[in-house]
Amino acid sequence: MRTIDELGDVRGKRVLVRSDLNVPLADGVIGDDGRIRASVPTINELAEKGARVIVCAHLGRPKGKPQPEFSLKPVAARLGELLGREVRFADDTVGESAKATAEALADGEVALLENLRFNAGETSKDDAERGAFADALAGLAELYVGDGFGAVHRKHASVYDVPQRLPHAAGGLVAAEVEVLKQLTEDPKRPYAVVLGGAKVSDKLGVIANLLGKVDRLLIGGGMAYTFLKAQGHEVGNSLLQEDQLDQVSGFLKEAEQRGVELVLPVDVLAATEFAADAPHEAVDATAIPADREGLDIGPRTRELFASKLADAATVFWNGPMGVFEFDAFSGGTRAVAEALIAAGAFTVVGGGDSAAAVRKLGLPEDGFSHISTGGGASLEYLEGKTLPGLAALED
Ligand SMILES: Nc1ncnc2c1ncn2[C@@H]1O[C@H](COP(=O)(O)OP(=O)(O)OP(=O)(O)O)[C@@H](O)[C@H]1O
Ligand SMILES: O=C(O)[C@H](O)COP(=O)(O)O
Repeated sequence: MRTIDELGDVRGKRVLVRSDLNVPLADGVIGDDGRIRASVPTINELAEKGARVIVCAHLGRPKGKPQPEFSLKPVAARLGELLGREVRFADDTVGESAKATAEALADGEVALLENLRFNAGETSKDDAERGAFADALAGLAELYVGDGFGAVHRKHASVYDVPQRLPHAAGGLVAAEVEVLKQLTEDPKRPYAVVLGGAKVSDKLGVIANLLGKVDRLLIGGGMAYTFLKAQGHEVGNSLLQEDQLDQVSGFLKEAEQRGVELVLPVDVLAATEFAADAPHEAVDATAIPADREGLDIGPRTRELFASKLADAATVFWNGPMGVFEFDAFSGGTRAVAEALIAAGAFTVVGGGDSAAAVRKLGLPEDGFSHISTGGGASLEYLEGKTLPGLAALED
């Protein structure tokens, strides 16, 4: 992938930068600005080189038409604060406002376009519809920089089609993320452990299938652990369960054994009476979850077990919280895993929007990890060994 330096002199040129500014937002208030902060260096680098920077990004899934609650306007304000320079906001994507804003930019100035997903062409599966939107976006600029790592797994107009229409380069964030993920896939130092959690097994089936051939230890916690416990024949009460994945998960259990991969499941869980922040709960054996209870976090013995499996690891990738960390009473397992990673002194990579947000919410030091990825789905699909459209387009 070409670097920004290889684009030549950018002074006076209009550069379209695709960032991932998809942050949690409620009533106009940004919950976690990690992705905005991660996007700042590339935008600043271009502005300092005298480029006229047009940033574009998506927020949420507004389904192809403007929806005020998904406006990027609050993000423009935060981006401006973090950049320490004014960010002009265009209130459409390729319409009159976008064109006028792009034309009015002086050297070193920055603008942000409205949410790309307000236009159906951005996410369309129809090549012609996506292409038409990409033509219009590309028409705003002379150069393209792909820096939205969190969205590179999407075959969307701004990610995949625009770089085929403009001279392009990878921004520093995309380059750094790929460098780290390469270290995980090409020749990881061993023992190599992966910790998976979060809610949906189905999202992570592909990555588990691929990792079984590569890792020494696979630790499974969070909501997805219950489908594994059930596949082993245990009752899981009202815990999260993906019945339709049981066969595949049973297959993983067998395959792990055949390959000599240590697959580590919770030995105890915090079983609660209901899904609520103040739900009464107690630690119970993972093999004896009462029928009327649901597991909302890994228990104390599991925390110790997981920490012991991570203590001597040389490489660790972690995706997905160990429990419902949004509720304080069920955040202890996630904290314990994060602290074990910080203590391990290994090459540690955190991937996944929720895991990264959990690290910050729990007040843990971000520099305690080797890398915190801005990509959830993107980092998982990279580890699955899939071709990511947004990276392939930059390589051309
Ligand atoms: N035992 C559990 N029961 C129910 N929900 C759980 C449990 N453990 C974790 N969760 C929930 O899983 C959610 C995160 O799952 P997800 O798979 O989306 O994680 P992620 O991969 O880190 O994030 P992202 O998909 O945003 O990148 C959290 O909201 C958390 O509350
Ligand atoms: O949050 C993410 O993982 C990225 O911003 C991509 O968003 P999406 O899953 O809505 O495409």
